[in-house]
Amino acid sequence: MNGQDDTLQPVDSGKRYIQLEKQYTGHPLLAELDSLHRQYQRLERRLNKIARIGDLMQAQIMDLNSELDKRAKTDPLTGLFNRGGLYPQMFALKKQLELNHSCFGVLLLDLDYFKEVNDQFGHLQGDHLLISVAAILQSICSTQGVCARWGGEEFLILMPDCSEKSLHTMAENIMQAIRSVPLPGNDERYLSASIGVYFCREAEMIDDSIRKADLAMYKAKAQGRDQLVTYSPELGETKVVL
Ligand SMILES: Nc1nc2c(ncn2[C@@H]2O[C@H](COP(=O)(O)OP(=O)(O)OP(=O)(O)O)[C@@H](O)[C@H]2O)c(=O)[nH]1
Repeated sequence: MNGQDDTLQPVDSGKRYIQLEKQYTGHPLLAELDSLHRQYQRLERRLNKIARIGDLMQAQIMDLNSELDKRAKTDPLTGLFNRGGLYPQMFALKKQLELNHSCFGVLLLDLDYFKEVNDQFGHLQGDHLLISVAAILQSICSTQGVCARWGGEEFLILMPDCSEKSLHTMAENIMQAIRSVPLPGNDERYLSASIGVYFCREAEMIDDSIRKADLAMYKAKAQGRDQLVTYSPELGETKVVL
């Protein structure tokens, strides 16, 4: 011992170890120190390995979580949002509307006589038609709005920051596109939909707006289907009978 501060540092520094080894050559504790040093290095390697595995597992858990989250919010058949996925979008939209006092539109679309389509052509063909409708909605609306599968053969489109005119044009485009989807078979029959349109000018609960679009959609069904109806206050007072 030479009176310097010989406190042994954690032996993770090879340089420090070599320095101590030189200083204490021949010391009886050196062999023990050497063996401890090797053990320490082994433990350090194992620890690093465990840390790497831990990082990997954490990344996998995060991937799984985001996959689960996506699945919980997405309709597996069409890839559109399901109701669970739509609610956060509605919440964000509501905030945006409150801030900007902007208008927004709601379209509620229900395919016509879809039970007959299923009965006649089978559920699998019905599924293909639902996928085609979802693709139409995505291509027409998704850059400006949010599309969701609201129920079995029912779809909801929310359009923030749109004009009444552009909402109607969009609804018309959707109607036309759906009318061009052929039903299976060779008899030139096509799909059709009834669409309820509601344009919201002032702050309102989005749930209320959807209810109004729903009333308009039922009116479209009652009037013969394959058409769009715009919500008017009288619709709230009359009972629509299908
Ligand atoms: N293929 C398929 N069919 C579905 C799915 N979800 C709901 N449906 C069907 O959609 C049909 C809806 O039938 P209804 O509610 O009677 O309505 P509709 O026959 O379209 O009649 P209207 O709406 O009055 O024009 C039912 O036969 C459901 O089984 C689905 O994921 N795939």
